[in-house]
Amino acid sequence: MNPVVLTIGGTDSSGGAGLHQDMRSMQCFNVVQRSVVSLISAQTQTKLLHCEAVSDDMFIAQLDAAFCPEPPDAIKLGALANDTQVYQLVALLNQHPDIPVVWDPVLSTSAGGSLSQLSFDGIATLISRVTVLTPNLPELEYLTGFALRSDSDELEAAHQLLTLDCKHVLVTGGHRNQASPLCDKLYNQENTWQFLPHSKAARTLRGSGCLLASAIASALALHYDAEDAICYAEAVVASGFSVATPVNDDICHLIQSPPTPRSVHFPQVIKGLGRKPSALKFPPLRMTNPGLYPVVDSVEWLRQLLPLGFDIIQLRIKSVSDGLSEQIRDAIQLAETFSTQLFINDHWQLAIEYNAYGVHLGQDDLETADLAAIAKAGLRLGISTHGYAELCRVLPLKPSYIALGHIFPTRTKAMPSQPQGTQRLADYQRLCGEIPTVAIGGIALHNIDSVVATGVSSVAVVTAITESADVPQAVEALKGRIAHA
Ligand SMILES: Cc1ncc(COP(=O)(O)OP(=O)(O)O)c(N)n1
Ligand SMILES: Cc1nc(C(=O)O)sc1CCOP(=O)(O)O
Ligand SMILES: [Mg+2]
Repeated sequence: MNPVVLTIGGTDSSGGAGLHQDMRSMQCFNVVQRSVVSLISAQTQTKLLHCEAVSDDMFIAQLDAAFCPEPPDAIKLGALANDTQVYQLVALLNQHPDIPVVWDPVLSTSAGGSLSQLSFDGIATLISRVTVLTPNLPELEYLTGFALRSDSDELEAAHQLLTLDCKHVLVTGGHRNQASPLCDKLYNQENTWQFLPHSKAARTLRGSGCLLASAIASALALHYDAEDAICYAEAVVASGFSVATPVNDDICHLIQSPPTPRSVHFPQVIKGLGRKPSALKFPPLRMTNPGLYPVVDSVEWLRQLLPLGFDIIQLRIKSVSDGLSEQIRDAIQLAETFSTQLFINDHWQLAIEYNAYGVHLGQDDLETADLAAIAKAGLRLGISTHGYAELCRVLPLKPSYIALGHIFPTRTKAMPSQPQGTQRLADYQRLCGEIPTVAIGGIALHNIDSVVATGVSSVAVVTAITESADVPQAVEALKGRIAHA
């Protein structure tokens, strides 16, 4: 069944913002749309003429109806007229703590004029139940009372909102000044992410805040994690704007379902507050469709597996022992004798020292490893990803391959992210374009066909080989499934 997304906000008689815009965005995600009208506004594209809140009884009656027969899977909030609406809504939401809520804190309209009469207690009460808050810079200033003069002011203001218990603050960049690039910044307790959209229009035109917030709610309803939901939502909105009908310089109507977003629509993603990665060059794989990719934790395993014939293999030693350096040296020599592309997991300095074929790094390693040194030494680089945000973060690096995980539940490693499944794997695979891809996580004989069908270049496995009763037979069976795809 398609997920249900509820939007709560005001009508805009010009059609350029509010519930109309929300619905246009939600229709791009194939979700069931429900709506609750909080206020009715008479607006032209440039002027707010009149605005009235719906009655308290009407508001609560709509809310009750919108939670019937089952509660929505995600909620997008726009303009709420007054504190009574906030308290009624939060009382209901507190009975459904798992529903993600996105609030685009529209307090005034871009057509000019105030829509909301919320007290600071009302605002704080609502924020405490919000999953993703999407203020632009003026809204962030209003909500926090900060005068935002620098990036560090913005960081401090966003963290002040996080202390009110919302999970993520996405400061949208449509109002950044000329000196600062158009960029949406996501703040949560763990990290900061920057999303650099490809389309300026998608951030600056009237109603674009409504579109983005509704798209994020729709992606959350589809169970994407917050940073992936934002990345995907930005791509869908950018794709929408690429086929939208311009009305004038400020207004552009999404009047049709946009095509599936392509790589050009996805934002560039930077983790942390750093700058864009500088251009590095990693050599390509010698064998670009390497098929079955065993990931093993000892030279003994390499000795057992290499004679069975592999184009690619990985040494993944997680417990550092005395002989680490020798094991890596021996593994590299051994793999060379079989002309197998050996990747060393984690230990990039030793990989450089012994001139390994390649290095495999995780997302956290990207903050500490010297990528320039790896590139300069001529080593190939493989990088792990677990969703849209991480993928868009590493695509500009053009690594030698991109790993896409974890596809199915795995016992081998405790994963902080959720299994991606093969539908998303197919989407990520398309996004990687010419860069070879490796699927990993929970893949075995019973599910490998659905993985191979996505067109990935390689399938990495640990336990499907290491825990099999008959290793050569397991290898042959897995290879057979890849060869016959
Ligand atoms: C092919 C492949 N894909 C993903 C991983 C995971 O790497 P990483 O995120 O660095 O985690 P650890 O393996 O170090 O636990 C991998 N090793 N290989
Ligand atoms: C080491 C590893 N990395 C993953 C990722 O998604 O990054 S999943 C994984 C474990 C793969 O083991 P198995 O084939 O036994 O499920
Ligand atoms: Mg690693």
